Amino acid sequence: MILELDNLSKSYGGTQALRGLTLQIEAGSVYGLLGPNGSGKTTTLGLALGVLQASGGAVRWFGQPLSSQSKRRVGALLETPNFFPYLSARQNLLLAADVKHADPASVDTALALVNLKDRQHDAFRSFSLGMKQRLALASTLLGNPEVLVLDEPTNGLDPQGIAEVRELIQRLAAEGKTIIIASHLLDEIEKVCTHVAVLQRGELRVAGPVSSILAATDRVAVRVAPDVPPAALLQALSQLAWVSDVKAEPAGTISAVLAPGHSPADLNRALFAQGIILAGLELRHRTLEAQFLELTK
Ligand SMILES: Nc1ncnc2c1ncn2[C@@H]1O[C@H](COP(=O)(O)OP(=O)(O)OP(=O)(O)O)[C@@H](O)[C@H]1O
Repeated sequence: MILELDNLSKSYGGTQALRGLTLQIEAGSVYGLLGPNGSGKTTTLGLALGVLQASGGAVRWFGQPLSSQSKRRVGALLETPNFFPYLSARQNLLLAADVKHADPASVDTALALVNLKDRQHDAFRSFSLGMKQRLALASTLLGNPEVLVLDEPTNGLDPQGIAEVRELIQRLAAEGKTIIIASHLLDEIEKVCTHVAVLQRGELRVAGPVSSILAATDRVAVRVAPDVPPAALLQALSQLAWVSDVKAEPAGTISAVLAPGHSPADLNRALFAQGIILAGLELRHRTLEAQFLELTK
């Protein structure tokens, strides 16, 4: 277990920002903290990293309370670092390594990982926003930490910059790093994360593998040929115990939810066995966005 949050709470004066959050993050996962503005994501990361003092609960990194030893195993990007505009990328990272007491040799590894080796001698001020953010990510990689904690890593970037940073996160995850990302971008969480915890007003709404959270709400839409009455299809669907929430839609289409463990192919087979031949079958992958809006409405 990389990180355990146990009944973690935080109040700022009268504002209760986090209410009893319990979460476990396993090695090798890319864990997304997802929630609307003010839901407590940054507070959670601040508490986990010991930047903020909890009002209650416990934080354990690698099974132990946070210590200077465990801090060295975690690279964090909570706010944009202040790089010197006239110094090169390399010089900036060497300074950052010095401040962190990280091995200066890790500067080369970090530059290579974020694909900035070719531009390492250029001044920071000449960088695009995407490159600046990649350099910020490089600074979290100094000392080769096994865990990265990133707060809104693509904030303020254009689509090109977002793609660069996203691709980098995927590459780092493939290298075996555990990555914890706070984001309000559903699309980002869905694309890069293996796990997600949804926060709302400081409370955990749901947590688990992205695939299972999404799969639970996929719908299957089926359509019969014009010469088959839709009522026959409705009747056949109602006889299948693993099919629920059957809804008639326009143009003779009927959609339903399949119980876990049942695939669209199972549905096709079961309907065929009842003499119903489908003219169309479509799996509607429910986006995390739809799921999120439903959870937090
Ligand atoms: N230093 C502070 N003083 C007082 N209230 C605070 C402070 N920091 C955060 N809060 C409040 O705590 C709650 C959670 O804030 P937090 O920044 O953790 O949320 P967030 O999910 O990260 O939001 P955002 O996406 O806007 O950064 C909000 O109601 C916020 O106003």
